[in-house]
Amino acid sequence: ESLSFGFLQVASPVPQGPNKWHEQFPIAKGQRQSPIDIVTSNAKVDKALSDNPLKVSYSNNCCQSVTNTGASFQVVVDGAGTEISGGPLDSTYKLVQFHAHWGPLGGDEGSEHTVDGVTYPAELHLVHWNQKYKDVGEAVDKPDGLAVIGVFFSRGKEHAGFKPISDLFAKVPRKADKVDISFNYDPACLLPARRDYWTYLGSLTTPPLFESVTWIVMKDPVEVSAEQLAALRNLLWETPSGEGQMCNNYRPPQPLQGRLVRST
Ligand SMILES: CCc1c(F)c(F)c(S(N)(=O)=O)c(F)c1F
Ligand SMILES: [Zn+2]
Repeated sequence: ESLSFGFLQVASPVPQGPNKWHEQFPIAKGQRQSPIDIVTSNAKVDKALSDNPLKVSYSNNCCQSVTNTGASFQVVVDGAGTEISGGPLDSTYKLVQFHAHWGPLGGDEGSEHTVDGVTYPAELHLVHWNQKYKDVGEAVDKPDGLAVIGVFFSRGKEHAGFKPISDLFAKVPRKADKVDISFNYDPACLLPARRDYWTYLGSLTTPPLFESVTWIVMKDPVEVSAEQLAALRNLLWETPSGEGQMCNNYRPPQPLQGRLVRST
C-alpha cells in the first residue's frame, strides 16, 4: 500500500535487508536464529529420531490458493488432515502454508540453510503449527509453536509434482495477488524419496523472527528444472528502483550459538 496526500504519492518503504532487521527486531541477534550452516560432521545421529519416524500425512485436497505475499509465493492450506508427528516432535503439527526462498536467475545461491557451506538455488518451507495451541496465531511465537520442513531445490530435470504450482506464479505477479487452486494437490509430492533429515531448534527466517521453530531440513534435495526456477521470477516485488523480479529473498546463515544439530 502507499500513503497518498492528494497530489503526493509516497510509496510504502521498500523492506530493509536482513542485516538491518535487528534494528526493529532485536531477536535477530538471538540465541536460536535461523537459518544456519549445517556442518554435517558436527551433526549427531540420534537413534530416537529413527525409533519414532517422522510421520507425514497430507491429504490431496488441502491446498486452497497461491498468493504473492510480496516476499515469496505462499500456498495456503486449509489444514484439514494435513498433519506431521514423530521424529523430533512431541505432538502433532498441522500444515498451514508452504513457500520458498531463492536466489538470482541461474545462480546457485538462494537456499537459506547451507550444508557444509554449500548453497542450493532454492529452499521450500512447509510450515506447520502445534495442535496444543488453539490456532497458528497463538502458536507462532511459542518455543514449540511451529515445525518447518525445509526441502532443498537443485537444478535438474523438471519436477512434475511442482509444475501445477510453478505454472501458477505467472498469475500472481503482484503483492496480494491470489489465485485459487481448483485441482487436487498433495504437497507430500515435494518431499524427497529418502526421508533422512537434520533437526535443530531455530526461528522464523523473516521478521518477526520468532524463536518458535523446530526445523526439519531434508538431507536430499529435489530436482526442479531451470524453467521452474525461472518461473519463481514471474513473481514481482518492490525494489529500490521500483517493481522488479522477486529474487534473493533468503536470509543468510546465522550464528549456531552452541546449538546441537541432530541427524537421522
Ligand atoms: C509468520 C509467517 C512465517 C514466515 F514469515 C516465515 F518466513 C517462516 S519461515 N521462512 O521460517 O519458514 C515461517 F515459518 C512463518 F510461519
Ligand atoms: Zn521460509
